[in-house]
Amino acid sequence: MGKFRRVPVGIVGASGYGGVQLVRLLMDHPEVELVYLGGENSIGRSLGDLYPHLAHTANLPIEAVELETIAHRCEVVFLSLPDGLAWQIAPTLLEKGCKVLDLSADYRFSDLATYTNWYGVERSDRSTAVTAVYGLPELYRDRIAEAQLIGCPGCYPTASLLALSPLLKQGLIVPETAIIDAKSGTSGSGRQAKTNLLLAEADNSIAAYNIGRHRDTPEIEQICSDLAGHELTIQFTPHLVPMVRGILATVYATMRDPGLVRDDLITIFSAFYRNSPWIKVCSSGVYPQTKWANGSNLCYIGVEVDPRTGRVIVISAIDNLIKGQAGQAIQCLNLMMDWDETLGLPKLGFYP
Ligand SMILES: NC(=O)C1=CN([C@@H]2O[C@H](COP(=O)(O)OP(=O)(O)OC[C@H]3O[C@@H](n4cnc5c(N)ncnc54)[C@H](OP(=O)(O)O)[C@@H]3O)[C@@H](O)[C@H]2O)C=CC1
Ligand SMILES: CC(=O)N[C@@H](CCC(=O)OP(=O)(O)O)C(=O)O
Repeated sequence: MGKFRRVPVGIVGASGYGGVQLVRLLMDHPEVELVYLGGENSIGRSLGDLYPHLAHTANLPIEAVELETIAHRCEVVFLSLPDGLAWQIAPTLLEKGCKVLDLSADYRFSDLATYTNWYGVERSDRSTAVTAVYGLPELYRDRIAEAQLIGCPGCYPTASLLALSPLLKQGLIVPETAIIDAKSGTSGSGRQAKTNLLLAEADNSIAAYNIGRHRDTPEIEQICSDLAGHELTIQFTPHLVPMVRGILATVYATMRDPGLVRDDLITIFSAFYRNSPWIKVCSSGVYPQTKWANGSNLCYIGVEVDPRTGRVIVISAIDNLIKGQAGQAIQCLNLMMDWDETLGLPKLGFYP
């Protein structure tokens, strides 16, 4: 009888929101075993100490980030760290034979000058960065399957790009007219204490922020330019809304052919995503809500046309911590390991 072996996996940044989603999801994944959790301020504490609801089931200790130890124990390493740290760690882990999935922005850019402009960090890992693949499986499935290093997309870029991609790829819109209006729950900002995330500040209020200068803008523009075949600038406005999880992105663009109707576009979107198990294109006249996606790896997409303005309006809803972060990273791992793309991932959340 063959001996079943689970793939040993580690998480650096396990104490944060991304890390704890990964723990939760990987514990249920049939092909992997969690063997290392790393952090900084939480070194020496157990996961159950940081998250008491996990104490009975995943009570591993948080250890120091010792690359030799990590590579010795793990075949796969998830990096769930603030921007600017992964590039100092990933090259060594890769050299030592690990597959690396980075949840930060460090490996999302094909041009490091763009990263340096927006994130203010000079890099010395160019030879590693060029090997990274952007981890949006619905667009780059084949490349992800061959990669050793994945730059997992941001949560806003995931929701925005899944709404825009069919329109750009099929040449259905005037690309320069695209506007993304996106709303996020507060968990998008991570577990660090911040004044604007206090209940008294964030509750009963909605506000836009970083208009015209949010750091996810160049990431969205990079992929949109790739799809359109020429350099694009995109208007992107994020909002903080008083909920814990979820992103709703509403995308507007002028159609090249004003004669297209809603059902034409739904047919096109459904065809574009026909082999994408995590995308659900809504029926005619149905617009998604974040509550539908919360707790699952699904992205729901609704499509509408306004014949008065000649614009298409696409609404996408995801869980920022699952399809927008940890779930998508595991979806990429499934592809890298030649496992089913849906393996170990939550197919439905709880409702309401
Ligand atoms: N939250 C979201 O919705 C999304 C976040 N992302 C990205 O994912 C990454 C993680 O985000 P999130 O989980 O929200 O962040 P959190 O702030 O919740 O967690 C950050 C983690 O990084 C660890 N860390 C910080 N500095 C170091 C260091 N020097 N060495 C080792 N560990 C360190 C912290 O460990 P300790 O507590 O031990 O110091 C903590 O575990 C970020 O790059 C973010 O932009 C991407 C998509 C969505
Ligand atoms: C609500 C909130 O603060 N959201 C975060 C989301 C961005 C994020 O997590 O960055 P990536 O998605 O690029 O990784 C922010 O705007 O900074």
